[in-house]
Amino acid sequence: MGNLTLTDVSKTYGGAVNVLNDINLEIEAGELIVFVGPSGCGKSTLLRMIAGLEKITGGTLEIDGQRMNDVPPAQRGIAMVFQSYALYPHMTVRENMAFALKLAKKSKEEIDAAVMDAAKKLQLEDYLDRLPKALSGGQRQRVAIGRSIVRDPKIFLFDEPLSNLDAALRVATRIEIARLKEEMPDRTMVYVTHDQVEAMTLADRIVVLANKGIAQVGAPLELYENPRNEMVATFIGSPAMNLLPGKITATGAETEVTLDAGGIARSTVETTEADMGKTVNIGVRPEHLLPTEVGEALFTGQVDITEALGEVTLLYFETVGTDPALIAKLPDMHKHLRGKTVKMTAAPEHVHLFHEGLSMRHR
Ligand SMILES: Nc1ncnc2c1ncn2[C@@H]1O[C@H](COP(=O)(O)OP(=O)(O)OP(=O)(O)O)[C@@H](O)[C@H]1O
Repeated sequence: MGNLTLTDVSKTYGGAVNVLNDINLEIEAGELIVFVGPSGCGKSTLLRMIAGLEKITGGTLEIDGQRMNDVPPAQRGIAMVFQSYALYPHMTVRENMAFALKLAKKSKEEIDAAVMDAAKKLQLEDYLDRLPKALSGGQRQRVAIGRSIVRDPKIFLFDEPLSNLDAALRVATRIEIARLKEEMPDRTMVYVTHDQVEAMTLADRIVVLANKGIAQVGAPLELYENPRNEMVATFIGSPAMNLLPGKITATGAETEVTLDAGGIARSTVETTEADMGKTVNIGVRPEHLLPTEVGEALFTGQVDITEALGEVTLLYFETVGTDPALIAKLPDMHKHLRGKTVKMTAAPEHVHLFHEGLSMRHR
């Protein structure tokens, strides 16, 4: 087990600073849920309330149907892994991992078995007698995770566990976490991150937090393909989805939008006559913008900057006058377009429509 139910959960710090309201969320045992959202939106606060490190000021938190609001952290069946791994420097890896079990007065056999099992899961068997200072950052974070595994919690909470690691270690440790999840399929994991790739690759479902509440919950690709509003559309995906203002000038199975900058967009989002003339933003992901020589264009712009990333090149169209600049992500052969004026288009199935911030969905 390890079901988490949040009902109308809210948080106000010091009776004055309201940071979260009406959080309703059902997390099933065995799910890996990732919280994302702009800085300061309350991701850590929500995680810390689940852990019991922060008081819940409104609503209820249940674990497996039991109200947890006033249950101390140690009795919630939860383990938390932090960004700073905080290992005991004078203890070996084995001692660090065994510490909580020793405090709990478990038998030596039980402790040894739990430590060996965690070390195997995290590929730390060869490092058990080393001190933390003789480990890489990634290995230290694995020891910190190991320390939580030995306690056999129902629920793991991760607060940006990889953010102190360099790029290569981040990838390696992310893959470790994905593997760990496979090995412990019945354990619930709740994970806070700023990293798009971590969110997209690890999550069963992503929870996007914004404006003190939940902006959208869904499987990573569901959020990517059908964002409910402009906030989610521009938050999920990197670089962010491009937005261009315009007005609906033809409705039906294919909607036509005449853009303020003069271009024409066609979208397979279906509209009705009642939508005629509505002010909308069209949204197109950078990877769906394509250069074209003939036909209608969404916009024509000069490529101010190109960033060649190896497999792809990013083109920045700063002269189109939008803020932020429009960005296209094209295969690498397009780096020669720097300084050129290019007509850009997108297939209708990749053109999203947002009316007053909310998405008009592909049907
Ligand atoms: N102890 C506190 N007292 C008052 N306000 C607080 C306290 N802790 C956090 N806050 C405020 O609550 C809001 C949410 O903070 P929180 O750390 O949960 O956000 P976050 O989404 O995790 O941010 P980040 O992505 O930057 O880590 C912020 O505006 C923060 O300033």
